[in-house]
Amino acid sequence: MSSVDTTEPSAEKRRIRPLGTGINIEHLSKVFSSGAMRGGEQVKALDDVSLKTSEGSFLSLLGPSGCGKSTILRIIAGLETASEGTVLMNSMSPKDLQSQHELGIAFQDSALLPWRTVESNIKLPLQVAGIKPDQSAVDELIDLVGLRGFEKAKPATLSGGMRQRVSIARALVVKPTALLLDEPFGALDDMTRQRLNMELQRIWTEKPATTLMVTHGIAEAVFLSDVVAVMSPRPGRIIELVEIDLPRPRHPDMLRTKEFHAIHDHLSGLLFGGGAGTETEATVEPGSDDENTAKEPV
Ligand SMILES: Nc1ncnc2c1ncn2[C@@H]1O[C@H](COP(=O)(O)OP(=O)(O)OP(=O)(O)O)[C@@H](O)[C@H]1O
Repeated sequence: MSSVDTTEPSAEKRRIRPLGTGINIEHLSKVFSSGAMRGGEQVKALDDVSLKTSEGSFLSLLGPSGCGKSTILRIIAGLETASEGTVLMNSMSPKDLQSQHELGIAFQDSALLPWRTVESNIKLPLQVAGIKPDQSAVDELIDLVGLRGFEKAKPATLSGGMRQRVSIARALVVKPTALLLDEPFGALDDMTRQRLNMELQRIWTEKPATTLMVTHGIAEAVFLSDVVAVMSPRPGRIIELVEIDLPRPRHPDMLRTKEFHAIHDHLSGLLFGGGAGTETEATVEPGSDDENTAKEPV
């Protein structure tokens, strides 16, 4: 485990591409203005966030509820605009990522089209992009996310976990070079979540898309990531970038090693106090998602 200098390029152990070739966020701020109905109130969600990773690396954003994690993701996805600063992923703007079909996105809410079958939902991004679906690639994805036999099922007949697996497959169908995951496994049971984390790691290792994942799970973030960015309470800033230098591929056994526990403890300290992130302590409410992250399995 080591902290990453956010500004100076450095050769990473596993990936030699320089910082900034993957995610490249510079001085990003976001102010939301509520409507005149509420007196034109302003909410500063992000304040001068800068963050760089190398192309093909996996970064997780961890932070208290409301610190702006999803806002960063939504700006990269082109769903929100920055108030100040710039955002690039693989040297592409949000607009270029979309127009060149380089982006895969999965949200916690699977947002499937209810009238389409599993297979048809997975194919949707290809159809929207005007790309002829490769049936064997779609079949492979269906196997990968464990939905063989449910290809013709409609979302309403699936469990929440199964719907989420469709959503992951749909994010991957364009073979994205940039992947945005917003708590993709947050609603899943622990067993499924662990299995999908293993599968995600395998897919990502085979074709390492530059990835940004928003999560409340410390263990999940450590297990999957090259770098974990810990954020302060609103307005969100980066408290620390923690490099996860555990060897790959990672196995569930690793969760019991002292190296894993050391990183987990460090991140818990940043989030819940007792470390550099003491200021976050007051914002973590008992029983909240954030408090529960320390006990959450991968
Ligand atoms: N469209 C919007 N209009 C006004 N305020 C917004 C809007 N979207 C987000 N916010 C506010 O910006 C802040 C950051 O929200 P965001 O969803 O990015 O946080 P988060 O860290 O992802 O939270 P959580 O972990 O609970 O999902 C919050 O205070 C939120 O209320």
